[in-house]
Amino acid sequence: MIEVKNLKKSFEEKTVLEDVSWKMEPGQCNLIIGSSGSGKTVFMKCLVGLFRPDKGDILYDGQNFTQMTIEQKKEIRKEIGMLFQGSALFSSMTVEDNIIFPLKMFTNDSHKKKLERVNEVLERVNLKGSNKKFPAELSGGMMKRVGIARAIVLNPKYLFVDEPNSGLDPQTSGLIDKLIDDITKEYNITTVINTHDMNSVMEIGDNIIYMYQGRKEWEGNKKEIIFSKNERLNNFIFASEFLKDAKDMRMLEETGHIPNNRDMQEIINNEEPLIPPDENEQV
Ligand SMILES: Nc1ncnc2c1ncn2[C@@H]1O[C@H](COP(=O)(O)OP(=O)(O)OP(=O)(O)O)[C@@H](O)[C@H]1O
Repeated sequence: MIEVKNLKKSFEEKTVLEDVSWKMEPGQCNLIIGSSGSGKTVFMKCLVGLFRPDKGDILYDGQNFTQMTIEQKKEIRKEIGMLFQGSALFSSMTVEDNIIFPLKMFTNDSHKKKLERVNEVLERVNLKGSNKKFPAELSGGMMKRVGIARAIVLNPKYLFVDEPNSGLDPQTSGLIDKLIDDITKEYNITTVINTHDMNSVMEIGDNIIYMYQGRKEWEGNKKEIIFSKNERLNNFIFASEFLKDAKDMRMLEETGHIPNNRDMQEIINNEEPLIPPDENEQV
């Protein structure tokens, strides 16, 4: 578990995080959402030690990260897997060399043992046999999966993922989300994901915070978000008519009725026709 208490971070005069507290549970996908500039990245960077907070505590399974020495922080970092935007693979290295890299940095295992581990994680992300391929030979989804394999090769207790679906089509995004969710549950990892993808929110949001101007505005899970009465959150997440309809459909599924009395027939009647009418056609 990672627990954050009253976190504050400023850059000179500008406060970008104010009084943020949150518990991120193991075996769960903990999602950070919010509009551009709301502080999601700065928050994540504070968690992994790339920024030093001005105030507040960050506890990794009860150990206070903010008060640790550099040596102690290094020990925690060994237990952290990271997957950043664009997968950040070394383009001049094969898939195998990319994944073996953290093992070389942090373990003294024999080469044979390291290779066995590489093959294990490659199999877990359904890329068995891709060892000798270079990143340029892979699709965006495959690159993400190599990035996931590398992030979990050291058996992390904590996994940080920044925008896992950027640049991917919706179907591939769904597969990547499912893979991250499965791995999180299988290995009981505390996974923290920074995302703009509303599908991810609805599918894998076990624990979600909505950031607004550097503060935690709302907290809940993928079911609770549908019933939230927080106006800022609703304006953010259900910005389009399509998403409002999707929300109402989900409410109907969950409760059998829609509290705001919107008529489902009205939603269906207002749907755009799949095939636009032919201009010359006589109606
Ligand atoms: N190194 C820095 N120095 C000064 N200001 C910074 C720095 N990093 C971020 N900021 C500011 O902190 C605020 C929050 O930025 P942050 O990158 O966390 O937003 P975000 O929610 O991740 O946005 P996006 O969704 O676009 O990635 C912004 O106003 C940004 O300009």
